Amino acid sequence: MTAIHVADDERVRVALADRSYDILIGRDLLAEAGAHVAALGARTIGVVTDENVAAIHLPAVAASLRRHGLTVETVIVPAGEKSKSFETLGFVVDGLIAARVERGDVVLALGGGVVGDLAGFAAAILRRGVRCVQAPTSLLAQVDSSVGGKTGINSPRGKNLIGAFHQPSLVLADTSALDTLPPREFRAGYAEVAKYGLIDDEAFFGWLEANHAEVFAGGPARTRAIATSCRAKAGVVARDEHEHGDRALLNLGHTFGHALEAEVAYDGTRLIHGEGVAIGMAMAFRFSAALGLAAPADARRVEAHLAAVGLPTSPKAVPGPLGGPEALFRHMQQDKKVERGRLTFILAHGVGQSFVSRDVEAAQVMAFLESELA
Ligand SMILES: NC(=O)c1ccc[n+]([C@@H]2O[C@H](COP(=O)([O-])OP(=O)(O)OC[C@H]3O[C@@H](n4cnc5c(N)ncnc54)[C@H](O)[C@@H]3O)[C@@H](O)[C@H]2O)c1
Ligand SMILES: O=C(O)C(=O)C[C@@H](O)[C@H](O)[C@H](O)COP(=O)(O)O
Ligand SMILES: [Zn+2]
Repeated sequence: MTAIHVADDERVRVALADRSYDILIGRDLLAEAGAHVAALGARTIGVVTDENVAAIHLPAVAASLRRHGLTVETVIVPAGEKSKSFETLGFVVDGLIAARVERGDVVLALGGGVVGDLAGFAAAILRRGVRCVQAPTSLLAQVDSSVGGKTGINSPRGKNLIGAFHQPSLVLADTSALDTLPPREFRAGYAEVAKYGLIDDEAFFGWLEANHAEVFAGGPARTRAIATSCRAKAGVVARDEHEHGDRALLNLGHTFGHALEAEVAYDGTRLIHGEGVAIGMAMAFRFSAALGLAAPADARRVEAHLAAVGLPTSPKAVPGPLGGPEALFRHMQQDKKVERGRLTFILAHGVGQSFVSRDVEAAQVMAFLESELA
């Protein structure tokens, strides 16, 4: 039997009774994926990936799986947010069925959050559910999307409106894969890292303010940021898997951010998810300040840190024409946190003091959006 070696590193447990799983974080995990996946007892592995990741990382993963006696079938989709569509979902599911991926087999999502959400959803519905291993290759996917079981695709009317909760059986976060990630994508993923500090961990946010250059450079600070993020998310998901309460905090910045992504029709050249989240988090803090809930200095602190790493903080930073406040408000009304027609916001009393609010009036939202877009 092959010994399973975890490089430097970190193991975070997501505690969900009989659906508990590990997140392994470390260098070179993709090259030893076969050992980890073989331990799950599948025969065929349906690897779903995108064109960019396939060109760089698929050969090593496929070779490792084959070395451990596994049959490898691959489905490759175009890179980018537009692949979170019914059309691409159909292509993926059909590819997995054609490859005879059975109920006892495993779908391996190799890529960023787009592949993770798409392949995870395909696994949730294929033969009424097969297991999924997430092998996240972007920073965003390593700190957020590969963990917690939210899977799905977009509707032209809004982000992630079609999907299912389907927890992975294992997450393999190979930090060396980030060496090939384009800088814009690394920066965008960093927005979700900062999010965990802003939600409820001011000390982590302060650490990021002091150490962001090391996180961007790689090495132990990067691994620490990823592990801290995964621990934070694992804790929330274990408490509230299906988002009846606390899990909504992970949506900090997303009510505004998702509206912007829908407004640009998921055009990844104008705006990518993490950038939308950065703008949305800055907006959430400015909105909190405008409502008298947070000090304006806290909003300025958030903006200053996001700007320091090169992230946008205003909707006016999105290139090209944007619809007005009414258009953004219409998108926000499709948010999954809407209850009885009322918007839910994640607001903050300060850095690390976020909370869920259902007390905001539509008129206050419209006035704020007008000021943001003026
Ligand atoms: N399910 C969740 O809980 C959750 C959480 C956060 C975000 N998301 C979703 O995740 C998506 C965003 O994910 P993302 O930012 O990873 O985008 P992405 O999947 O589009 O990946 C970003 C880009 O980087 C490329 N790439 C990925 N890894 C690479 C690597 N190692 N080397 C070179 N290129 C690489 C991809 O091909 C793509 O072009 C959005 O759809 C968002 O809604 C989901
Ligand atoms: O895991 C969660 O819960 C999150 O909200 C994490 C977010 O970063 C992520 O973008 C998620 O996909 C958004 O969820 P949604 O329910 O608003 O679509
Ligand atoms: Zn997100």
